[in-house]
Amino acid sequence: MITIRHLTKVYQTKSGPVKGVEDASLTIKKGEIYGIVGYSGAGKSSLLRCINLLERPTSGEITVNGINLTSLKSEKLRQARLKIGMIFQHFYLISQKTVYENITFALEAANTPFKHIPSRVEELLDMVGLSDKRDVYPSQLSGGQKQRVGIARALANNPSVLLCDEATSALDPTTTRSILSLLKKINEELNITIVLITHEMNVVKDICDRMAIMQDGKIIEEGSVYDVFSDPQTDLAKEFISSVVSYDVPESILQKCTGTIVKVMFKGDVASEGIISETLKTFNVKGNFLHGSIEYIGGSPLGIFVMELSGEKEEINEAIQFIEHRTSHVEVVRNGL
Ligand SMILES: Nc1ncnc2c1ncn2[C@@H]1O[C@H](COP(=O)(O)OP(=O)(O)OP(=O)(O)O)[C@@H](O)[C@H]1O
Repeated sequence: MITIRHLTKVYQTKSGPVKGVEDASLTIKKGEIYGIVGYSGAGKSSLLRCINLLERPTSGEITVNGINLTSLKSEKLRQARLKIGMIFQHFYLISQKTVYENITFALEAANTPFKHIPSRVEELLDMVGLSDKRDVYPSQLSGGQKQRVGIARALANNPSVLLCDEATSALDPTTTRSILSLLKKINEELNITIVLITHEMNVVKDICDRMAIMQDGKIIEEGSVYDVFSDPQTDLAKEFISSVVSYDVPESILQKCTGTIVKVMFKGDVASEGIISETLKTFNVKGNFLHGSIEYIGGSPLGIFVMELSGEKEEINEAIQFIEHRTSHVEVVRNGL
């Protein structure tokens, strides 16, 4: 478990102090994949780098697996850091060393007995699917393969936490998916807690359990990925989510309609078609589907349908209440003309 309490990071620069993180508090549970999103400069990297004290917080406390890292010095801090692996957007492999040697380097740095190194490297290469590349140099690898080496190196010393700093931002969509699957596999098979920062909501949607949104150094929204996606509280969360889940009805569609326009959200395994057809049978209203989408977030469906309801006002209101009762989320986008 990772606990961040009232973390503030201020950089001292020639032109004065710059705030990277301001009073951030978070609890990340053991074994979960936690995503931190925000625009450039929001403070994501600063926060992530404070978790392993790559950046020392100006104030606040970081506890990883019960150890207060902020209170540790030199050797004890070094030992604790070995249990926190990290991967980066630009991989940071040593170009003069082969894949095998890059991974060996991490084991040597942790004073692993020499006799244990070859078998451990082979095990790591197998885990990341690069056994056939053991003797090649980083320049001979694709971006995705380089990140696999980065992952193997980060896992070398059996960490309990893996920090991912924009780990897929330099990769194409297909390679991104394969790296995300590998991270998910590592999380599930090795029970490693993963904290990742990204500006891509699809990454969060595909593999994270919970998430935080940062703005101006502060955490402005936090919760399960499903809850944030289905019920965003802040304008920024709505903006990020709109890149994945469409909440808006195109104006061109609205202009053609004269009935009452409603947006219905179906969360989880609610039988959306059943509810709509039951509504249309029960009330004397006509329903016209304008727009619909179902996204799977963390494996659970989130459906959004926009409908035009036509008929007597009273009947429409009752139909809306009927749907509201069964879905708990109906929004009247526009009343009938
Ligand atoms: N080493 C540093 N020295 C001075 N200021 C810094 C340093 N690192 C970050 N900052 C500042 O702290 C703020 C937060 O930056 P940070 O890199 O943490 O944000 P971010 O959300 O990770 O952005 P990006 O996605 O662009 O990396 C910014 O104003 C940035 O300029």
